Amino acid sequence: MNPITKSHESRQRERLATLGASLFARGLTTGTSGNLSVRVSDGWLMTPTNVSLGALDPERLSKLDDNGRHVGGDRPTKESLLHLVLYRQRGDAGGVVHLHSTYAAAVSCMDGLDPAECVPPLTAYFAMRVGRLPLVPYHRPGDPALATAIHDLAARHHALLLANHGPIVSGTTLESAAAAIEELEETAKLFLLLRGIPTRPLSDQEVSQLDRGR
Ligand SMILES: O=C(CO)COP(=O)(O)O
Ligand SMILES: [Zn+2]
Repeated sequence: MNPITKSHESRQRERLATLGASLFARGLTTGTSGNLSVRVSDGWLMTPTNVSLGALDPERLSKLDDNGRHVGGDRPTKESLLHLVLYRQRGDAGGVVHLHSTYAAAVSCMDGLDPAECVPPLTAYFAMRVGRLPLVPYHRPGDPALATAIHDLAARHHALLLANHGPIVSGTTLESAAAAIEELEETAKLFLLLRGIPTRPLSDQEVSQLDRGR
């Protein structure tokens, strides 16, 4: 590997570990739940399976090549296929974050949600960073069928809510994926706080006037 590629990859390793620690410290992930990945020049770095995002060792992150084969580090997250589908369906994706964050996970367990838009656009930042949030039918964690289930949706949405599980979000960078999933978590919290209270989500016209992705 040439030195420029190497130093780029080292930085990505640090960014992934730093983000994991920050998410863990703020209670957005607990135990060994959740996983992160970032694009590098010759593949992807992913969090290993069954590790705390709060204690990632940059040197032990899983490396996958451009074909999605595990070529270095510890065994990758059991959701690696899910991450790969998001990258393949969204050409500009540079990072993916999956969490079991409490409020989004709570919403993912609710009955009677609209599967096309399971959290309404309550605030401008939700509409800007997350957009329309579809609900993906329940599959067990790591089920390869989950990757098939999100295939078509992932072409149209960078944020998805997995039923009885949690959110997964891609972004052009790891940090933009994190900003979007944090906004999703906060809006899931508002959605639950506002249950039973007459609420006015943003209108289609108000949403259309927003600068998406900013
Ligand atoms: O969130 C998880 C499964 O959905 C965590 O699994 P991994 O430890 O394999 O990343
Ligand atoms: Zn999970």
